[in-house]
Amino acid sequence: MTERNGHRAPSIPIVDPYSNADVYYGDGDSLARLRDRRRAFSATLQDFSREDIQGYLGSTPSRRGSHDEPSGQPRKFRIEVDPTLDALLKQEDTDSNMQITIEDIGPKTISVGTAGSSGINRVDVRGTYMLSNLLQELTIAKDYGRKTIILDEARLNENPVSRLSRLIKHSFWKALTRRIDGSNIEVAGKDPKDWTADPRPRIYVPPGAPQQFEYYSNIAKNNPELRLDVIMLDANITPDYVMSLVDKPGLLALAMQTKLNDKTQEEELEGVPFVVPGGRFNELYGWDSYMESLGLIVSDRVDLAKGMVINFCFEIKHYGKILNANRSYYLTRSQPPFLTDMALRVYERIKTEPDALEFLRNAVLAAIKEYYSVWACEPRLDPVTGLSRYRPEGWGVPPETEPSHFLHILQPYADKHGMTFKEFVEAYNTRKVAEPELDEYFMHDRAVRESGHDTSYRLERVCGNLATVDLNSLLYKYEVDIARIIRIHFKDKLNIPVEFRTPLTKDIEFESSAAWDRRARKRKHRMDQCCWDAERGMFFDYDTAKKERTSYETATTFWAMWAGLASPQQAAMMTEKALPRFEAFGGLVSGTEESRGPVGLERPNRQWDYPYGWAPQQMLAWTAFLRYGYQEEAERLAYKWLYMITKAFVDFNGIVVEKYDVTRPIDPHRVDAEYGNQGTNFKGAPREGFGWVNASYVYGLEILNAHMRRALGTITPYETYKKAVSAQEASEAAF
Ligand SMILES: OC[C@H]1O[C@H](O[C@H]2O[C@H](CO)[C@@H](O)[C@H](O)[C@H]2O)[C@H](O)[C@@H](O)[C@@H]1O
Ligand SMILES: [Ca+2]
Repeated sequence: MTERNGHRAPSIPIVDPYSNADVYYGDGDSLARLRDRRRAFSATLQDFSREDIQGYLGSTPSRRGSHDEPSGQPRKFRIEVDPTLDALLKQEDTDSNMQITIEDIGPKTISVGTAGSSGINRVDVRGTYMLSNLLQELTIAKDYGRKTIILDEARLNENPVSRLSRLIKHSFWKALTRRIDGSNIEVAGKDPKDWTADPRPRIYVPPGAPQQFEYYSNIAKNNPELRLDVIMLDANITPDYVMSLVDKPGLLALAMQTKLNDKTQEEELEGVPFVVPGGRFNELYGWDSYMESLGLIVSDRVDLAKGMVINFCFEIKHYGKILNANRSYYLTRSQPPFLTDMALRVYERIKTEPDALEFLRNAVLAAIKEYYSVWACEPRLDPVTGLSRYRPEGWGVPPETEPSHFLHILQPYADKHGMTFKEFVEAYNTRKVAEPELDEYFMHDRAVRESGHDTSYRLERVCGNLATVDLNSLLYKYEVDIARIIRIHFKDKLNIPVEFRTPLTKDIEFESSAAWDRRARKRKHRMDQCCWDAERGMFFDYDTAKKERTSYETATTFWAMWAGLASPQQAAMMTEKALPRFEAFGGLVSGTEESRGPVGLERPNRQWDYPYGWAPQQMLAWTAFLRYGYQEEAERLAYKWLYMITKAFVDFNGIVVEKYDVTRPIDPHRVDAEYGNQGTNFKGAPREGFGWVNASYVYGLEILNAHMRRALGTITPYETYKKAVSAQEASEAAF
């Protein structure tokens, strides 16, 4: 006990103010773990035990006033969780959305008791950022069942860049991690998109994984309260079969590994972990996973990135492709392919581990199989140009979209057949009515969804015919990566086991790099012919039906630089001519305003068009500019994107969302297009952010220099930062 202001104050526990919530607010176990760790690290730090906080568990005498805590020491507050939460929300959340933001018009100050005075002396917590951090901390403490807490002031006014990075690395990734097995099926099985009257966990197991079928059947039998439905998938996955599952949507099983059960000393199965995007997307996605991996790797979570590569290999083996996502209704479509780059990045980090080369071998074999059987054959391959298109098979209305999504398209057909909207969808999906025009519409719509860019006026009603810059850049990258992997890691001769061959490549016993180098050269040549426009300094999609280059300006043009397909001259022209057309306040827009055209009631905004910006476009562009030596451009774009995210995080209660309106400086998270914005509807504290935006934040920080990071921490707009740096450089030059 110490004397302070006449009160006998109990000694205050010392905990790193920035420790993870489970340590900071956690149970006795985590406190004990912390104590052990602290002992291991420092003999001089004061020990911390549960008893230390017993003295704080009584009720707070409330007295307004004295602001006389000893200076020079970091301040700590003693706070009763429930009453303070109530008072805070009542006073400061004036628009009642359970968040404290710059749009609330409360007094923006609340007094809390100091820990040193046992809560008797009170000081003010002021301003939106600190008050919203207080709300977040109290919300999390309540989640941990805490009634009273000792809270470091440092946790409330933490540098926002450090706070957001810390949350992403230590909380958000955890909250987004899933594994499909008995321990997790209740969480992983949930599908916020489930449209049926009786949503329940359901798992489809491929016939090639009978062990898993037995495993899940036992779980279902032993845990009837789960209502887990276990179904063996047909060996022959056709569009009609997939449509027949429409009333029984379910998860598709993923890879499992064995682990030793400590108690029974027996081996048992556990799911290989993966990260979900967040919001309504609670499954393993194709290209989201790649983007997330970039962030996971810099967050020292290579294990999760590795897990996702292993799960992709499982998907290719059992479902024939990397799926849009592992739900039954996504069985016929894929997403933009990134497997080779992802595997190489993971390999780079694990190469000293004993199974690293085997990991790379499996990944490259799977990528080769995917290349031949998904992307380089019809219907996706255009035999005339040799370029590829997003063009998945499928049938009917995509059931995972929001009910109103196709209303304007389908209602005229329902009227024509004298049916209600619902009756018509049912009749069309079961082929009781035939509408060839609609078939064509949905073929393109499925292609749009396979492209990941759902939806955009660039792709609507035409996507299945487009040899897009994005897809062909990615396939070029596959070709050069595969060549390089075979040459460098497998002595230029990679044996292809029978299970990795396809009907078209059944006689290929081994692969060598030359054929892949040749393919890459050919693709570059064809893209130069079909997609490159030297006058406009950009690559454009090519319409294989009309046999002409399109004119929609898309940020995917920079993927040609990301993949290394653009020549240095093309890269210079793109930097000079194309970049200014896409660069906005918060980074790159997905497409230009001119290409999108006018929008209004009859022609609503599409989420992958101007003025929206998405994490994948930013991340790929940074790497693209760095690859060709345009460091200043890469840094500037990264800074602008991170500035926008940080500012929204500070002003809007820690918000991190799926996409941003990059032309909107004040509230860029406001996106009304299509299904709105994922990540906005949290209560009190954000728990998971959004997968690829989390990744872009920590990945982007790696690109910025220390000076930029500091400027970001003080929410300095790019122009102000740039002016300051230029002034400093000028004065140094003059000196
Ligand atoms: O349910 C509507 C659509 O939702 C997904 O698309 C969007 O979210 C995905 C996950 O973050 C992302 O990969 C995609 O780029 C987004 O446009 C889904 O992928 C679509 O197939 C689905 O129709
Ligand atoms: Ca509010």
